[in-house]
Amino acid sequence: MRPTVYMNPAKLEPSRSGLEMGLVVYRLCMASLFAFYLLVFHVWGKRSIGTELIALVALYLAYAAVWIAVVRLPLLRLKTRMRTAIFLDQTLLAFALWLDGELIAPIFWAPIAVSLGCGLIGGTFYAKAASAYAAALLTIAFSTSPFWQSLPLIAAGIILATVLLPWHAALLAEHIARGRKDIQRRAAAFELASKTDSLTGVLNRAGFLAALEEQAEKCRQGQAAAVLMLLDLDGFKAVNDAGGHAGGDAVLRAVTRCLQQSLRASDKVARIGGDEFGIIACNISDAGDAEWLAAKLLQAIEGIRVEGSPDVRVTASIGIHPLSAISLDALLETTDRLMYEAKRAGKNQFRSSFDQRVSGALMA
Ligand SMILES: Nc1nc2c(ncn2[C@@H]2O[C@H](COP(=O)(O)OP(=O)(O)OP(=O)(O)O)[C@@H](O)[C@H]2O)c(=O)[nH]1
Repeated sequence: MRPTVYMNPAKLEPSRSGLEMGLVVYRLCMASLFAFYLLVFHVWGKRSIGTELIALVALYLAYAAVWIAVVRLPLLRLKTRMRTAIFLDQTLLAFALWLDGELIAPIFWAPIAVSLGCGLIGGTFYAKAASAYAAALLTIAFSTSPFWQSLPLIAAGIILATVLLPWHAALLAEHIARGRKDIQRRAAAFELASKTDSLTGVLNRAGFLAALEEQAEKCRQGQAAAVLMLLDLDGFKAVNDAGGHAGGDAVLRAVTRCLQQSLRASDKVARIGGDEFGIIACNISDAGDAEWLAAKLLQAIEGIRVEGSPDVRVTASIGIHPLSAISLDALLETTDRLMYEAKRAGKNQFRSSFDQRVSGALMA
């Protein structure tokens, strides 16, 4: 199904009720102005106005006034309101043009305005439907009215304008909407690429910092507890030297897969530097759980076997810090320091700031 395109290029989601109410008031104002025009014409123009036309204008004014309540309450569903308004507007206008072409000719553009208004409120479908309906009615009205029969080219021009202008506006609006969608899609793809590590497919540093900020905010609001882990591979330079850069890349990808498989889907994994990974482990609030998870990760990484390089062994050092009220910079700095403490203490271990406890041993 094709998406509805609104004929308002300035806004993605225009306030339909606001637009509809605006057009309802506009209809009432125009109808009142037209009634005044007839009065002026009658008094100064010394031209008699037929009772049918007076009745028709009174009917239109009543409809315009009642429609304010219909829209404000609202008494009908939008679809029904749209269809009823199109029917009443276009029928009454075409009838008026048929009844007294000479008097009504100055507002030959009113059916076009109705179609454009329908497009603004309900989308291009309604603009096209309203203009097609108006053109059909005008064709009947003009071909059966002596006044319009005497002006066949003008009548044909009015009918053409009634169809072509709203359709042209609808096509333009659809074109603009397609262009805007395309720009939004590209912007989303660009944003995703700017936050993704091309080697491993997980978040990069920028993406990780954004995710960390978001999670820290949730923690501040007491919605969730989480811990930050910074994990750096031990002696990765030697892995690179032995297996070449491509071999090193394969290890980085294997570590990423291993971390993803060891963590929950709600947790976040990122490669935030050459051989450094960031992890946000959610729903962890005590030292025991955090340290159990860190030990599990160390064990999983130790078990990694890289295809084509069976001798390669990988270990890592981890710093752990709960996401607390401290600033992100301080959080990252402290966790990084803990990770380097683990390295200095002999690698393949973690250090946690929960209670400044040091773990030098892997989970048994
Ligand atoms: N294959 C590969 N290697 C990388 C990439 N980015 C950084 N490196 C390498 O990763 C290594 C990181 O080394 P360091 O973390 O400084 O040191 P280390 O050998 O891991 O030693 P410790 O961290 O002290 O345990 C360097 O040799 C970098 O050249 C990458 O995208 N792919």
